[in-house]
Amino acid sequence: MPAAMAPRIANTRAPPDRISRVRSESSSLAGESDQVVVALGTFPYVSMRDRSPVIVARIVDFLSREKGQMKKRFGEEVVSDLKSVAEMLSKLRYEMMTNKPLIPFEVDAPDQEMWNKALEEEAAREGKEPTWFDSPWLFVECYMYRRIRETFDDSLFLRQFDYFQHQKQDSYWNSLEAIKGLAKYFKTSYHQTKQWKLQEAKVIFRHFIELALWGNKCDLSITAGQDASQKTDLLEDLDKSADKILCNHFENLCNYLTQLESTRIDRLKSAGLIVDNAGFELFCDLLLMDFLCSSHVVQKVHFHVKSMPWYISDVTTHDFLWMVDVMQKPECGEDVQWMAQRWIQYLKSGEWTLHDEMFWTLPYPFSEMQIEDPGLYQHLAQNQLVIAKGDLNYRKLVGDLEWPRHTSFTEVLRGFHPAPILTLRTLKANTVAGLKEGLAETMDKSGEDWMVTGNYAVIQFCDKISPIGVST
Ligand SMILES: O=P(O)(O)OC[C@H]1O[C@](O)(CO)[C@@H](O)[C@@H]1O
Ligand SMILES: [Mn+2]
Repeated sequence: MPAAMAPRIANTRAPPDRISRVRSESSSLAGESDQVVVALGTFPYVSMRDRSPVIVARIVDFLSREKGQMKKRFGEEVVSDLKSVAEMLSKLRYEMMTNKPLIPFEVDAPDQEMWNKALEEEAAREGKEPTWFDSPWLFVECYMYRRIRETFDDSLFLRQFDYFQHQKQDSYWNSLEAIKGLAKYFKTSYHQTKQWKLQEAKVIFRHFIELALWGNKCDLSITAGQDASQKTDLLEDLDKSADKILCNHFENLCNYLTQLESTRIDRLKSAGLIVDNAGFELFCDLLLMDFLCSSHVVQKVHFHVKSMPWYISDVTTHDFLWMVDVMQKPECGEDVQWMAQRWIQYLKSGEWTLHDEMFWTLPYPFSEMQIEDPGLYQHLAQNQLVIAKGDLNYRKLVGDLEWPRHTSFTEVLRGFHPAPILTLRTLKANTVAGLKEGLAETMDKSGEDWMVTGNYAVIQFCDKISPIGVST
């Protein structure tokens, strides 16, 4: 694409027409000469201004509330860790709110070098030091979550501590009734059908795809960590939500998978799932992957999870194993327990494996994976299907660029084709591609904030790669 037509990247800058409305405000954190940015503006800007400091402040509050519990768990010495983490978090919040430069990482960690390299590259690209409110949104957000982690990396007792874990676990328990309903649906249809074949079980497959899709509505970062559990029976709502799927490649996906089902290859067929959120969404994702395994479309699933607490609700290895474990509890009911047994078996047999590569918590779009982590790219390329769940993964797929919204999904991937790619994403950020010409403009006229509320979604599929993983 010629440079003049290149899409812009979502940036945290206050939009020019609003800049005059930015005013200085005194704050308990800001000194006399510091500016606290309070203008109205674009979605990335407003999200950084309003949500991000709240996320950091909530961790500080949580730690102070939990001090007693922490002392019981780690002993009296944890108090000095808590104090220094809280101080560093407050400093981080201050840097953010006063638009300071993004400073390098100081604490030794496996990804420290990569992150500092990314900061240097960003500075070189822009020709100036990146700051909180004048940088690509994707970069700054990822940087924030990594900086939060760094405040714990330096501690004695809290290095492994997951400050979002309680929220993720609550989101499972608060969605339990909906989870029970879906487990019952899976079990009943499984027993009725005896053996699932994709074409014959297409309606059931569509349900599991759409459940995994709408399960993505329930993430916690969109509410800065407030309850985002699933209360209603999502199955009942699926048909009503059909017209909210603005681009739906389900039929293309089905055609490809039906062909895959009958293709013989000389190794086990596998799918990679780039996982997003814990709790209800993860439960729906596992139903979908179980369906694909039970219907013999694939024999293996590689789950790619985060190696650190990320965007509040993102799944870590611990969250994954925790959920499968608690599902065995009597209060989860026999259908959920039945699902747990299946999933434990998949994990034990190695049909399901968990991977937590560093790349997922770096700020790079997926088009840069081949350069930044060629090993991971090769690993994904072993699969016959790669599924990217959720909004953040979508933003990384499309480079967080403001594409003309009818640009084809294949084009916006900009060469990221390790295997056929499916994305299931509810829209929570101002970027989308692959819409029918004119649809985005019609939606704009509705007056609804349709790109950022999670009320609309896309199911997009690109099968540029043949079933055996070779480019066609
Ligand atoms: O969990 P998901 O679907 O990736 O959503 C996270 C999204 O929420 C936000 O934090 C706020 O919209 C986005 O930055 C991010 O894309
Ligand atoms: Mn998420």
